[in-house]
Amino acid sequence: MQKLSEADLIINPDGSIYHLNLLPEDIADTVITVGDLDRVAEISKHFDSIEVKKGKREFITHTGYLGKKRITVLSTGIGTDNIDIVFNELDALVNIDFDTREIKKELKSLNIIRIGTSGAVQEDIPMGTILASSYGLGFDALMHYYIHEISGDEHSLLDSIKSHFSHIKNIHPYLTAADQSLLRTIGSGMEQGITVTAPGFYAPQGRQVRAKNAVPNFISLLTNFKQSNNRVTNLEMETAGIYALAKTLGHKALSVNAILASRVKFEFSSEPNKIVDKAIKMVLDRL
Ligand SMILES: O=P(O)(O)O[C@H]1O[C@H](CO)[C@@H](O)[C@H]1O
Ligand SMILES: O=c1cc[nH]c(=O)[nH]1
Repeated sequence: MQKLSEADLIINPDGSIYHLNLLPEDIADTVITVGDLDRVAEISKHFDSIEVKKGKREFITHTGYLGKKRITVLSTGIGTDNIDIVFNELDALVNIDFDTREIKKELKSLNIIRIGTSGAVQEDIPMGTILASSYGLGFDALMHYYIHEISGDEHSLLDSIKSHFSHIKNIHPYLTAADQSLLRTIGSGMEQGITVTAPGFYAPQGRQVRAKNAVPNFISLLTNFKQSNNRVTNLEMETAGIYALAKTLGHKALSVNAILASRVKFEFSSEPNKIVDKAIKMVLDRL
């Protein structure tokens, strides 16, 4: 088997992976990702014990036990450019032999759950809702750099989406479904829908402060998309990259969104931490 070069797979002198600063034994088979590095401790404070606390840049990791279940919680920072780093490095930690630099014969599949914040684009989804993303729809460019296979169902939904947004120049969306077993278990009873992953927080999510938006009525375009039971429910900045890269690398992923904003009612929560706590407790209870 071909050895990965020192420039392709960068291992630090202490044997840890380049950005995450983690050793293969530092991560559990269940990984919770969060954008905000302060949220890592908000989750690990529920653990019965913590065995690993490491970090570098925005990538903070705590691994510990909740009862008998070993769980890693890891911050990604904001955006799918960071998801590229985190998911390739998490996969390398479990599926590449760091001594030989070769891909292992037996590949491991991680269960990865994002707990993040988000804004809703449907009137009947109020602030405080906890929503599981049935699909991640990427308006960013990450997956245009990977060979990414999609199913017939994903194809037909993506075709309808492309035609709905066809008049917006330079948008080439990609779409991936949530892992169905995680959606059925952890996402059970939660609001569900298509999550749009934007390559920014302001104009790419239809916000206008001082710089003028090139895409008028972006939020109503999202609100009005419909294909059978599928509709766009919310906007954030990582889910599509997580779903697509997880699937490409053979991992299972679910994105759970704490809805802090209603973009159709022009509201933002005054108690965001309470909503995030609710999402954390719901996920930990179901693991
Ligand atoms: O709260 P997190 O997990 O960071 O998620 C959301 O919040 C950030 C923007 O404020 C983006 O990362 C978006 O995806
Ligand atoms: O509106 C929102 C709220 C949280 N995070 C986002 O990316 N958008």
